[in-house]
Amino acid sequence: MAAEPAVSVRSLRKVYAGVPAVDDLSFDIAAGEVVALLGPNGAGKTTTVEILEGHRTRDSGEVSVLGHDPGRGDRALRERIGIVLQEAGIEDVFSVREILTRYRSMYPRRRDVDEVLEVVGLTEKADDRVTSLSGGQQRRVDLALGLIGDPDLIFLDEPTTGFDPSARRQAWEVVEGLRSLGRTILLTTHYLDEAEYLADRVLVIARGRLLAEGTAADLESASGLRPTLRFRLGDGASRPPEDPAVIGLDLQADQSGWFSAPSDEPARDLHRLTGWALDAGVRLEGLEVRRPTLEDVYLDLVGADADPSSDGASTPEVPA
Ligand SMILES: Nc1ncnc2c1ncn2[C@@H]1O[C@H](COP(=O)(O)OP(=O)(O)OP(=O)(O)O)[C@@H](O)[C@H]1O
Repeated sequence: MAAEPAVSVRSLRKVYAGVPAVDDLSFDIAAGEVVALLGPNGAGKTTTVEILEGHRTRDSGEVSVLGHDPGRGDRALRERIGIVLQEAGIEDVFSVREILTRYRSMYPRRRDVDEVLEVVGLTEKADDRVTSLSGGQQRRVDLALGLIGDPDLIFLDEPTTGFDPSARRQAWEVVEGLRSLGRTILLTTHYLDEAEYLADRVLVIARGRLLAEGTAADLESASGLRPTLRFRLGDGASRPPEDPAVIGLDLQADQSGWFSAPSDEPARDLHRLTGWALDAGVRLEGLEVRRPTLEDVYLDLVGADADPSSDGASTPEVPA
């Protein structure tokens, strides 16, 4: 028998002033899974997550979180979930260690303060006031607060916004560590590389509805987006292969001298292209096969949803 999902959402709906923020949304998250909830500003991510956390009511639909209905406000559920908010609003008189110790006392199951400090890379800052920390360091405190009660299910709301690149990588390692401990994680992020790196599965929502779900690879193959071959001509050569039909590529040139072509069979097309270049005595610079990234797939999905006639030229930050 399949294990009960950690999170189950069926036909969830939430309406504000007659406008649905979440509209007939259904999905499951298996125990131990890391899932990223993606969508443009105003898509309904926060509304959905806060309903799962028990911080907002729903208008209709069924929601089960670790076997509880979050709408009932069960303490037993609150103790098993960890919430990492964008802005936790921590009182400014406390040091990092003090605030962690205070939060820790609220949970029946607890992680060691020094261990959590180590995990989030704040050991050196343990005795500093939270307000004296940089923005990125304060986000690490938020992360630490989400872990201190040793939760089974962790909600991470844009966990690395404001982090420098190395802090982001450290935060990713923290999430990987939680995954290896079997924790279930629901993550919202606008960084598509973060979702691709961390999540087993992504859910893409827009205007409160589910546009797509699956692994990054599933979404990529369902998107119909094709890999692209890309190169420049070396030795000052600026002319494309004389006869594109010979190598069977639909080559396009951009203003910086890059040539690109979609390719359904990159190995074959690379062979043809490099064969042509060797025969013609032309060097191919920066030659690469670029597979569509999760970001490409996301922009395609969200762009198509925003405007059915568009070709996907949208951005993640456009309000829905
Ligand atoms: N308390 C509220 N009262 C009225 N409307 C709300 C409220 N909260 C959210 N909304 C509306 O519901 C929609 C979804 O908002 P939500 O905050 O869930 O989006 P989001 O996907 O989290 O966006 P972002 O990426 O910008 O954080 C938006 O149109 C928003 O204006």
